[in-house]
Amino acid sequence: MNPKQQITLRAPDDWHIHLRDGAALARTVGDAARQFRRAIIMPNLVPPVVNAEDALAYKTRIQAEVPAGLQFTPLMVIYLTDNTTPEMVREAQAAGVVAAKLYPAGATTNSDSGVTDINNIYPALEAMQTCGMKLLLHGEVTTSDIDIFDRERIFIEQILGRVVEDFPTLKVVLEHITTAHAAEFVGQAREGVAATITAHHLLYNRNHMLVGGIRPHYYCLPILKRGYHQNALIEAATSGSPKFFLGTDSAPHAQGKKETACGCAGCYTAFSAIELYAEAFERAGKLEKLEGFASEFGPDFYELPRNTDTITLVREPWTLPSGLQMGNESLIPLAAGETLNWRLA
Ligand SMILES: NC(=O)N[C@@H](CC(=O)O)C(=O)O
Ligand SMILES: [Zn+2]
Ligand SMILES: [Zn+2]
Repeated sequence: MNPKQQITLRAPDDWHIHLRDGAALARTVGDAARQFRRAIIMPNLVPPVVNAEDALAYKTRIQAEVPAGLQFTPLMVIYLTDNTTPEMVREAQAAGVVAAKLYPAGATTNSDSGVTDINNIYPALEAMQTCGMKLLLHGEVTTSDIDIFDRERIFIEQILGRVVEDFPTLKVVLEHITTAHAAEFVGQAREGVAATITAHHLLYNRNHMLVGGIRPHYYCLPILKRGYHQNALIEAATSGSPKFFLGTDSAPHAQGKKETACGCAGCYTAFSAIELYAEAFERAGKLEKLEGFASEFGPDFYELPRNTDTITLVREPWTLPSGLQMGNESLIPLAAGETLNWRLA
């Protein structure tokens, strides 16, 4: 039987993306808006987006960069710090902010202002639970004695389990999961606990990053794990469970900040996101599960309407550019120069 030549999906959304600010926005917003109708915008700017006012101002800067003729709605998030008050949460919620993000201090790019002890945000979490604001987590512990490959598992054991129990009706998304432990935890957690999965964690494992030379463009946090974990993520994403949905974690770092002695963490996937996911789902023989993951389970979790228009992917092999322009810097997309089977029509 011939493989499918084209697939039509309900239009997808991205439930975790980094757009940055200033000159980067023309690139990042344009790419995101060509791929998705809505996106959850990460607040890890420098300084971070910590309250309603910051979020609304940032939203306006993003909207100004949406290319003419495209529909794109940024869904805003505030960044939790040790000083986030219940009042700030309520104000943000009233201003249309949909979620607050927990970055353990020091866990990842631009997390210096993050939370130093989960107990510091218990009053904020209480307010979030009451007003229905979602909690998004970068789920890694940061203590220096914990191995980088174990940081997600230990975070789940030490912190996430407790938060999910202490706030039984708080809606929680464990972002960009990378391990079998995370997939299992979320799969069997109470209602209202979900996870996003990136395209790169479905397509790659740590061998891709480290065998035959070190490839900085595959370096992101949480770091790629072994193939066993990659397989568990593929299993979760293609299972049809509404607890797992699309979040690219696309994060632009200029070429010079990646290809250097101490390179930044983050992969730029916004340019070809849905095509990368289609590749991963096809390899798993589960293309028919892509629509739920990309276009249905996310809005359902966030209690937003599903998009009503569609996109079409055609089987038309194409080669990703070797580089992109971001302001006056060069940006290397993930899988630069590689060929993808599916192309967004
Ligand atoms: N994923 C990454 O490696 N980097 C993200 C931050 C994050 O999501 O942890 C970034 O902002 O660059
Ligand atoms: Zn993160
Ligand atoms: Zn991220």
